[in-house]
Amino acid sequence: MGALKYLTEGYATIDTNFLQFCASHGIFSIEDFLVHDVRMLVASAEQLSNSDTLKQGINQLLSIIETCHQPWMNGLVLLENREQKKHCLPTGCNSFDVFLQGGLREGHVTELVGPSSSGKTQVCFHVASKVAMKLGGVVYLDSGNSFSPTRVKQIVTRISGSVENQVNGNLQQALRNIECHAVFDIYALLNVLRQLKSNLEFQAGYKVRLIIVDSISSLIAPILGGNNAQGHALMVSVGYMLKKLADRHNIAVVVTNHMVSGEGGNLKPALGESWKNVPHVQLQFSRDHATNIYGVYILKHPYMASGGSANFMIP
Ligand SMILES: Nc1ncnc2c1ncn2[C@@H]1O[C@H](COP(=O)(O)OP(=O)(O)OP(=O)(O)O)[C@@H](O)[C@H]1O
Repeated sequence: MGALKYLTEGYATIDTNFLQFCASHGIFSIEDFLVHDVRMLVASAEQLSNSDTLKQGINQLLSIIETCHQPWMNGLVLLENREQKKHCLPTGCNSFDVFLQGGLREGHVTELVGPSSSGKTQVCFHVASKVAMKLGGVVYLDSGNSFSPTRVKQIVTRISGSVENQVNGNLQQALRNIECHAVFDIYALLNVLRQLKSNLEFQAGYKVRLIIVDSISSLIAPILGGNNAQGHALMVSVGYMLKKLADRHNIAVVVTNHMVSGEGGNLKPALGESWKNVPHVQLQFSRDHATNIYGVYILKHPYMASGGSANFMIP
């Protein structure tokens, strides 16, 4: 955190008068503010004619600090949080859901990583269809024109059974609930995520259960490489925004990451070590082309062992 003067542009209540008031108490930065007794500051502001605006400035600073520094939570709170808030969204691929103890967890960023044709997009379609049909809003961020309403129709029709009215109702509900955006570069992605954040915070009744970014690696990989510090910073911003949306709004976020050739020709995730901190869960997909059986292997999970694996079918 830095000098208070840098906050004047973004916050109307942190103006020259407020800076002068702070300076009269030896407060020039957030750090100075933090070591002062807030009650004493408020009492001192109350002696002045512009006490109301000064107190608003103090409240504004407190809320900025709170936003930047989430309170620490003990294990009990975290467990309660996990059990009460973070439900699983089923994908509809049964063995996959059983393996993941219910499906994709709300509040988590889950990364599906795998070579081409390993089932990443198909799993995205399944979970999007299932959630949009029964549970609520889905935001599908499509970087490669892969979103297919026809495929969603197939999946919804299959799940809905044979009663025609029910099929039509479910289909309309599912397609209405899926908001699809084409995003062809990282800047478009950041814009959509900012807009989404603002809608979730300020638009009454706007709720999203699932965000899918297919594929995130095709947006980020081109801006990395060499000493491209700006590319790295953009990647970190995207990761931070996705995690924040997931956590604040209890949304399941799914991103896909393709694979590239690494040392000795072995395949490795296209987004490497520095991206690895972003997803809570990293699942590697494979596919046996002869039998059409898909494989899932845990690369990273907060409470399941890495290396665990299962086979599943995509219906
Ligand atoms: N409508 C469909 N019904 C059944 N299977 C399909 C359908 N469309 C595609 N598939 C199969 O799903 C396989 C997996 O494709 P998918 O698009 O999920 O791969 P991916 O891992 O996302 O690959 P990429 O990284 O190239 O996007 C395809 O090879 C295809 O055989």
